[in-house]
Amino acid sequence: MTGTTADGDVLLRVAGVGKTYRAAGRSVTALAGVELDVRAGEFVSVVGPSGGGKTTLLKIVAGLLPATEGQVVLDGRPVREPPERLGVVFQEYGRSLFAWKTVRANVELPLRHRVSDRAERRRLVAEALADVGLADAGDAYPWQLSGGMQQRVAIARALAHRPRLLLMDEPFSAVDAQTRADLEDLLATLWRRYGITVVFVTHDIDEAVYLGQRVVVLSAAPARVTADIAVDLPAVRDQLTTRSDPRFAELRARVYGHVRRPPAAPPSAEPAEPAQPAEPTGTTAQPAAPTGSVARPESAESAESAEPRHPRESQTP
Ligand SMILES: Nc1ncnc2c1ncn2[C@@H]1O[C@H](COP(=O)(O)OP(=O)(O)OP(=O)(O)O)[C@@H](O)[C@H]1O
Repeated sequence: MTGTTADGDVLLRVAGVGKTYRAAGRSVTALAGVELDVRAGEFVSVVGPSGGGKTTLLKIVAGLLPATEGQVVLDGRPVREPPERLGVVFQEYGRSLFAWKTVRANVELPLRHRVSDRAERRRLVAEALADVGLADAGDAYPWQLSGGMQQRVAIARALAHRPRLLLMDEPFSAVDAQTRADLEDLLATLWRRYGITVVFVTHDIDEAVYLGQRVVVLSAAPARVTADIAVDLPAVRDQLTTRSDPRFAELRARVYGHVRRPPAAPPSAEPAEPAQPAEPTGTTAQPAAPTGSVARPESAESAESAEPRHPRESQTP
């Protein structure tokens, strides 16, 4: 069952999720009251300062880590373990692929307990490898491939069982710029082709805007959502045209302005100023605050959400 709101079908609901790590008499609160709804078929980018809790959030959504408060609901069911129709791609492709298994065997692995028919499994693997441009690489071993090709294998593996939700944690941050651009475009194509829902964590604000339909900004730890910005760029994007669109520059400046905000006063303090776009001096999310700071509940959030979602779509041609 999929929950329905005025905004459409909500596939993923993150409701008041908090996480405190406790070990050896020390505790670290990574997340505090994270609220996030993702509609079926959406592509949502998540940015925030380093150490802010993005990976923690993805692990909780993936059912790999329990929340200490709140809950995650996927397709109407509370997530308590890795859900069936979930794909995950992490940054460290080198560690996520088995070096002693062929590319084909790596992609087939998660299908083994899902698809009993061997011929069907083979078909799905071949299709997934073709989708990522590696139709001829099935017999190779991961260590024989470039970093970008290995990450394509990881994407093929995550998509082979046709997940409803794909979680990606800085998947392209370890490859060179040209490979990264190619992988971004590959992902955008596959997202459109298969109508998957994607939650994409990145440090790179340009990448977040280029790929996302929304960019969600998390504060420094303990993280909460401080802005949710609709990306009203044309649906089909390309590296040159989109990145030179003045609207792209405005959006990245706006996201950057939220990421670099200093830690806020506690919620009982004066209401915060409405979001002001800041001049970008770089496009990588850097630590904005010492950990342990209290994030502002944010008038920025309401300021952003008050804007029309897709202004261009409502314009008369
Ligand atoms: N297993 C753990 N035990 C204790 N503390 C942890 C653990 N994992 C993460 N943390 C802490 O939780 C906070 C959030 O970490 P997390 O890795 O989720 O942030 P992040 O935003 O993904 O960071 P980065 O952008 O650098 O990858 C950090 O202070 C981190 O040190």
